[in-house]
Amino acid sequence: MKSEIKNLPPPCDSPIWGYGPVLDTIQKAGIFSDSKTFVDLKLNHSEEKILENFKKLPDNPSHAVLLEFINENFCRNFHQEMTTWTPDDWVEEPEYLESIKDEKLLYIGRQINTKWLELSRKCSSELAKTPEKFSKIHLPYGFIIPGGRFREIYYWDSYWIICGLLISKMTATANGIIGNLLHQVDRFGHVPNGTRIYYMRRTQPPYLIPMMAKYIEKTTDLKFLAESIATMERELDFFETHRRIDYTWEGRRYTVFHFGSESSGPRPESYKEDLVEAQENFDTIEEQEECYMHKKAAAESGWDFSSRWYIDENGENKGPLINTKTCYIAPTDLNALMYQNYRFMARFHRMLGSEEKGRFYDGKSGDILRSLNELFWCSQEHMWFDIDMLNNKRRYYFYASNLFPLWAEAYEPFRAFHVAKCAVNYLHRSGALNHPGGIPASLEHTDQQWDYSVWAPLHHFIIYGLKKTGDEQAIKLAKKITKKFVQAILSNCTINALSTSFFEKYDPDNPGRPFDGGEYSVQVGFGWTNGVLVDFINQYGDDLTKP
Ligand SMILES: OC[C@H]1O[C@H](O[C@H]2O[C@H](CO)[C@@H](O)[C@H](O)[C@H]2O)[C@H](O)[C@@H](O)[C@@H]1O
Repeated sequence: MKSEIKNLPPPCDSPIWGYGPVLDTIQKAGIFSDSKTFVDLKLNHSEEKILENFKKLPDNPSHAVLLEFINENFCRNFHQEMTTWTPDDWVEEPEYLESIKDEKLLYIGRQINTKWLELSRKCSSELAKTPEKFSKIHLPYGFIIPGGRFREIYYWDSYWIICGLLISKMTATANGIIGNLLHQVDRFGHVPNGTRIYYMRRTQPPYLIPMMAKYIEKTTDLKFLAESIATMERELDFFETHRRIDYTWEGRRYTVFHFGSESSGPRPESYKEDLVEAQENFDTIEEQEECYMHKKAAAESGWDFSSRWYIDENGENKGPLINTKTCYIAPTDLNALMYQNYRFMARFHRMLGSEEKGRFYDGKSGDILRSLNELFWCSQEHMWFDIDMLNNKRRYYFYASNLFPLWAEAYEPFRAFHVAKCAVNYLHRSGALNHPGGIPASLEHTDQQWDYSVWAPLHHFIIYGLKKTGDEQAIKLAKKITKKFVQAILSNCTINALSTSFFEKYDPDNPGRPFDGGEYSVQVGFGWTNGVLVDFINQYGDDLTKP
């Protein structure tokens, strides 16, 4: 399998935020320590006027000249695009905390509840009236942002945020977030990576349908389901048209999904980083474009960046970062997620009275289950693994995502106890459980943020995946892993401190400490960590702090 670099469009159609001399010059000059700062600014004039003003600058403008240009043509006040907002359904003390006796657990539960307010946003009327002045995509309903530098909705983050909101009885807020995602599918045909136009030509793992499933489980709102079903099908069409391939393994053909991106050029929000790396390492434009494409595909996977996407000259997962070859890897988690999406769609259609459509989606889930059973599952190692489609081999490295099919229940029911035993065994023998701060994304030390780092969403699917098997040993282990993860976070919280920080990711060897690695500094907030903690407190209560 070899990817084709065709004449692709830029990451978005804006000559300021997607491509062109303004973006190129300002980002290359490194005016802002975080490249994302520039592409999040508001325009003071029309795009045409700004391009005209730029033409008037001298050749090779100095930092001072560029700063003056930015001050004249852009606005740094982020509050113009969004306003803070108090969701109507927010309550001071959510019901799920009523049974909590442990002082520290109660304290962090309350802290998180306050964080929902701090992270709540609505698009401003100015953004609605003059969308062409902002990189922010206008959304009809209020939403929750992850926090820190992430001041917009991120697609897959929203799943874990919604898990927390539904437990916090913020059902209307959850409905609004799902409504915003559906709105984007109606407008663009898919959900962009995040609600900024520079994220337009890539998406993130497709969690819209599981979000709907969570919401329906809580509310039985069949009217909302009926109104949304065609849009959810449209999202599946996007993945089937742009991310599905037929792949032959040992003479048999399989349907597989992979991550990708249909654009040329560096990521606008990390322009300098991508450009410097590509130009320093590759001579031809084609090779540089290929490098950008795999990096954008890694961003689409949500695992940006990680040795999970590295393929070196020996077909191993060794770096450096330029070995990122995401599009050539068939990921276990994406394929299991698509399986689950088809299963949910079959169920939704039956709930709405269409047996025929139910059967149609049963057929599709059956195809992916075959790929998961025969291609991704290794019967010697007793585990699922990603597939390197360039070298036609399984990637036998520990990645937390190997366990994802458990959460997606991507196995026949009669195999539940077997896969449970295999998973428990795998977690023990891999060494993944040997870290006081939690299970790392991988055991590789690359200094990328999705290697050797502890993430709440990964814990969430591992724990629920183990529990869903119904196997006693797996259920016990799930509880043990949850306790370790929550206790690590608690160990870094002081009761009655003015405010507690919840991080985007954690250090596996220093319980409760943020993980320091990757392209940007660790962020505080933090949407998915909060959502997962609420879910775990609700699930296990005071048992979480018992030794
Ligand atoms: O700016 C660099 C990258 O930042 C984002 O990725 C990380 O944060 C997201 C929000 O929490 C999260 O969804 C993702 O898994 C993280 O790796 C962004 O999504 C990337 O596209 C961007 O290049």
